[in-house]
Amino acid sequence: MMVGSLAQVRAEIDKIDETLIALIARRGEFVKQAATFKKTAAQVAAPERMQQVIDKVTKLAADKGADIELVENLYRQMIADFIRIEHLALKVNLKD
Ligand SMILES: C=C(O[C@@H]1C=C(C(=O)O)C=C[C@H]1O)C(=O)O
Repeated sequence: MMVGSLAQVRAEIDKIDETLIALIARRGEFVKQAATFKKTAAQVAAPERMQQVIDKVTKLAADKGADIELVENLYRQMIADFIRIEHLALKVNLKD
């Protein structure tokens, strides 16, 4: 989609941001539910699942023409924060 001005570009970016934030919130609700099925810090971090997600989203990025490095960095940061949020959701001190 081509737009005719910087203001229009920014209006489109603002719409996309609204969608992205809504999806991040929705993803977060499921991540918090994941925590209810876990008992240990190792289960919360689940590094093998994290790697599966990274592999999946970097492939999707390649297929869809998104910047692969951007997507990988974004997901690594997002998952690190979701792990923090899962620990908060559990509200208990977990052991390895
Ligand atoms: C949501 C989970 O917990 C953590 C968060 C993940 C995510 O945000 O995709 C993936 C693995 C775990 O690090 C899970 O185990 O599925």
